Amino acid sequence: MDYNKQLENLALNLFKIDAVKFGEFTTKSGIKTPVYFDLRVIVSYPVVMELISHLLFEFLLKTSEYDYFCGVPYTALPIATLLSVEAKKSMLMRRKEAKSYGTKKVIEGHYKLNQKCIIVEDVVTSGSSVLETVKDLRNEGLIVEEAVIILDREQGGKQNLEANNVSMRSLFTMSKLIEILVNNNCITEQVGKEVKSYLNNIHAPAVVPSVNRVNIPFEKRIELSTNSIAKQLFNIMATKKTNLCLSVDLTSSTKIIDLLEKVGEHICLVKTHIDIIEDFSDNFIMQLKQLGTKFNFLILEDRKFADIGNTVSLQYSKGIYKISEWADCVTAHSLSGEGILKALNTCTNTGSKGVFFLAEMSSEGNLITHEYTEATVRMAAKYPDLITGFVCQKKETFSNPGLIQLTPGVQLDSLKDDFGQVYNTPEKVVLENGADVVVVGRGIVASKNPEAQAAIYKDTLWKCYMKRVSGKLE
Ligand SMILES: O=c1ccn([C@@H]2O[C@H](COP(=O)(O)O)[C@@H](O)[C@H]2O)c(=O)[nH]1
Repeated sequence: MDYNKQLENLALNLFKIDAVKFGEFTTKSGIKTPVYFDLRVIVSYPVVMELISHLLFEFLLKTSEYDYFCGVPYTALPIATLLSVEAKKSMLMRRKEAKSYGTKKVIEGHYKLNQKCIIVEDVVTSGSSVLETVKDLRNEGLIVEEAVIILDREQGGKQNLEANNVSMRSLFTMSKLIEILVNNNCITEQVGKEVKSYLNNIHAPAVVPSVNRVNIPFEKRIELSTNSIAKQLFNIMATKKTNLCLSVDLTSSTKIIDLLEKVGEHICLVKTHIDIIEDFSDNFIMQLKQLGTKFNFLILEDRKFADIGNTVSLQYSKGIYKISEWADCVTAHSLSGEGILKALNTCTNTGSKGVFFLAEMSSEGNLITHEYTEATVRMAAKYPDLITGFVCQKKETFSNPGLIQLTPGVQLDSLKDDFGQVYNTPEKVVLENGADVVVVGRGIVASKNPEAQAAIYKDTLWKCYMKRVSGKLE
């Protein structure tokens, strides 16, 4: 039997067993609806369950590559089970509530980091239930990019899932199901029209993108990174137990080296503005690199490249600074387009390199808009080997757990400087705003005792990070 015939067969069966009903119903959210689906009843009809899993497997899953199925609790669980048996792929089970004793697990089953899991769901309206399951799976380091669904109510769920990097395929759309039922005289044309007009008028609200990376410990995120500098940085943070980046905004190279001798043990990254140094020399770079090796930190040149690709490639590798020869990573704006990333990617005189792409800024009145930020994140996705992470202020800015959120504008007790810099506290940026690496400049550099102050920032920031990953704040 071909696909359409089998689909028709399923639609008629669903109607017969009262899994789809017409009349006047009120949904969970209090909205009146002329059609109601209750696919929970399928557990009483093994033939229908078998038909559903067969259609999902034959027509939606044959071209996919995946390691596990996970059904959205509870209605989809038996379907996921049947699919698991049919496809000979393992299944994972998500608990709605984590166990309060023993393992406290949310996801049951054996799995490995970075493997692919397909979501199975019965009906999608806004997509929020699917996204809850996606979030928990991604928190465990699984890759979740696909969902297969029995029925798409065509109320915005597909779009909401796509906005969260989950592509959704369904056996039926609501329109298709109605068409079959009208053609087979199960419902009148009038009822069909009423349902269609309802669909055209009711749209589920957008679902806020699921943020998942912030609860994953740095050591787990190493394997999720595709950029070698991000891997190194996650590793350094996890080993040294510090997520502090010191911004050495000093104009004397001797003072920078002296400071780093004192605070090197407390930092994972040093951030330079090489063009503010008045006595720049190759010897300074040599000492900087030696300190990086001695204390195990990386070097970020905050050059904020913003020109056309050709100029950026010259600025990166030529001139007196020859940044590409010593900086592990650099910052760049997306303003002038993808040429910047192409240029940085093709400069070949260095092994590992990384880019922190500026998606947001900390200064008040900056002209970056939400659309600009989103376009920046999309642009970065084309360069997975190059991008280390984003300079940004909010956890919602990106969701890829393999990338690092670098957040400047942090002080323990200041709110602003005289030139529009806006400061937040360590608690705010790490716990609320999702910062992974936190940039502190004058909070340490301009303090009376930088060494003691660096230790305080390091401890405070690390405590916040530990609270974030252990406390399940979301
Ligand atoms: O949005 C941004 C991007 C970069 N920075 C840089 O970080 C430091 C912050 O120094 P503080 O003394 O802690 O204010 C500085 O080098 C900026 O160029 C930023 O502040 N905001």
